[in-house]
Amino acid sequence: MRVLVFGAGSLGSLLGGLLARAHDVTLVGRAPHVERVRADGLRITGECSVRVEPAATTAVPDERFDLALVAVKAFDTAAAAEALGAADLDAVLSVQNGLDNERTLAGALDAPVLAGTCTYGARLTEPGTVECTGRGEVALGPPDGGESAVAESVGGALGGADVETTVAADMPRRRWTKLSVNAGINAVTALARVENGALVDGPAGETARRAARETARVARERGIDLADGAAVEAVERVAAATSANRSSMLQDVEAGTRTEVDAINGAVVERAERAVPVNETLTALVRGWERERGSR
Ligand SMILES: NC(=O)c1ccc[n+]([C@@H]2O[C@H](COP(=O)([O-])OP(=O)(O)OC[C@H]3O[C@@H](n4cnc5c(N)ncnc54)[C@H](O)[C@@H]3O)[C@@H](O)[C@H]2O)c1
Ligand SMILES: CC(C)(CO)[C@@H](O)C(=O)[O-]
Repeated sequence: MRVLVFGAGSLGSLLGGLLARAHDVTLVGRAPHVERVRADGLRITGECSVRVEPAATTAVPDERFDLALVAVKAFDTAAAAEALGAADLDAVLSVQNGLDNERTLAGALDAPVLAGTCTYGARLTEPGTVECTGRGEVALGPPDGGESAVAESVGGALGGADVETTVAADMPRRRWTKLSVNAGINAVTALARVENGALVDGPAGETARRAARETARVARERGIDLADGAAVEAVERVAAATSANRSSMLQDVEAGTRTEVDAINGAVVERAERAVPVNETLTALVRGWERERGSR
């Protein structure tokens, strides 16, 4: 299978590197990472240790690919969709956090777009090297649910490269469950400057649970069967399982870079039929920080 990975940063390099064990992979990213991969190959360290030699470039090749895997931050998805128009794609899979990525990609590209949730942890430690900070799984399927031959084919390709993969017919529920987790964990840990584990039994945990409950309520308003208890259980389970992690949003805040709050808590606020005060507050506070930092 010919795979194009658009957004060869942390997660894109990890998944692209794992896929390169079994497929013809081209990473699209930025210098100096791309230059190092071209010169010395890509090293994966941590929970998965391997060295591979995928192709790497800074621009989408005008070629045909069986799959484009999209792994840019949510705020770069529109630009990614435009850039991917240069290639001839049979399928697109987003493994990003946030709720709007698939719709943005589908609006710009003719290929079928699959939704994906990813619980692998990845961190680019230096150009040419990505650390797998935690094994997880990729769940993928049609964004609106159901089964599809494309999902089965893409799932088979990922599984064939020993990427833990689930082809799922319930991606709407999975996406909203992941959104509940991110709405609960990311902004709270970023603003409190704490690792995920601080939410397990610390005072900030109740804010995380409230944000998750609000998210589940909005999901139900939109016909998704997601109970408050299930959303809270997911936040608590993930916070415990990733207790030593600094969430991606905390890492963004510590780096002084733009966060994905618009696609996470902002997406909940945008879709809510009734007030979601915790998500509204978290969104406003993170946006306020971004504005003062000049990162939005
Ligand atoms: N890192 C993880 O452990 C992890 C886990 C689950 C989900 N995610 C999600 O995956 C997505 C990516 O996260 P990440 O941590 O890999 O972010 P990242 O910033 O490390 O990687 C994104 C990469 O895309 C590149 N990029 C953006 N626009 C580009 C363009 N036009 N051309 C070329 N390169 C471009 C950036 O330079 C960057 O290197 C996010 O939505 C994140 O929430 C990440
Ligand atoms: C699950 C998660 C919150 C763990 O840190 C991750 O999606 C993140 O950091 O964005």
